[in-house]
Amino acid sequence: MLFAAGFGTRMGALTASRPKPLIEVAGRPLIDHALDLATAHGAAPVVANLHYLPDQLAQHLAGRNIRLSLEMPEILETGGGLRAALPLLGTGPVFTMNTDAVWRGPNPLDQLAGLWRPAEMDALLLCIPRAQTVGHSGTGDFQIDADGRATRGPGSVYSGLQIVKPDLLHTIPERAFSLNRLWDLMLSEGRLFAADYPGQWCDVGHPEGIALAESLLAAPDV
Ligand SMILES: Nc1ccn([C@@H]2O[C@H](COP(=O)(O)OP(=O)(O)OP(=O)(O)O)[C@@H](O)[C@H]2O)c(=O)n1
Ligand SMILES: C[C@](O)(CO)[C@H](O)COP(=O)(O)O
Repeated sequence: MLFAAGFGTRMGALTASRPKPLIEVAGRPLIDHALDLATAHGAAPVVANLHYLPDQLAQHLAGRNIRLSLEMPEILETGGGLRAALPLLGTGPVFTMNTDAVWRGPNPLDQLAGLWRPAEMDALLLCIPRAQTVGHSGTGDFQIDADGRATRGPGSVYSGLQIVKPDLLHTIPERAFSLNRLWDLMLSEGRLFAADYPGQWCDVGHPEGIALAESLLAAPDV
């Protein structure tokens, strides 16, 4: 599930007439960077939710093997958007991925799949140790204990990529809600897990992130 519906307000003028997933980094739209990772992992089917300037995204994605979940007339936030897309995704755990980041290192979906333990986990969030983030000023979102259980607090930064079981979505009464609502239910049961990514990650949610992401991608291997 590629999240692509947001207004991208932090991008300012850059998203006045273009949705954030179509902003280019190193000559390619952000959504293509995300799609490359999903395709390389073999994730299928791929679904993208659309709300802000949906026609531009639909045109860009035409001919690709992607199903579109049109969030109209209301935008649903990430949790509501995932639930609305479930008929297109099928049953079982889902990768969800924000489309405003660039990665350097091993395929992050491969990393998550290798660590996924469905008997214990309702969700497994990929996080970035703060020293490995680029263009991100937060103090971190989750602490990760020795078993991999996550608790909220300063620590690693949520990357926008997870594996999640969709079952608990059906217990939330609102139509529009954040994934944070779902995670809080999992946290209360000790079934929210997280893992640190071994590479680097650049947040491209704001204009400065574009040049930073291009530098990250262009940096020589050490
Ligand atoms: N109602 C929403 C909000 C966000 N997203 C998606 O979730 C990811 C993270 O969104 P975020 O940066 O929090 O919000 P944006 O609307 O994209 O940006 P901004 O915060 O600058 O408004 C993005 O891939 C965005 O398209 C979404 O699908 N639906
Ligand atoms: C939690 C989240 O998916 C992290 O990327 C995102 O910030 C939630 O956005 P929402 O607009 O609160 O659904």
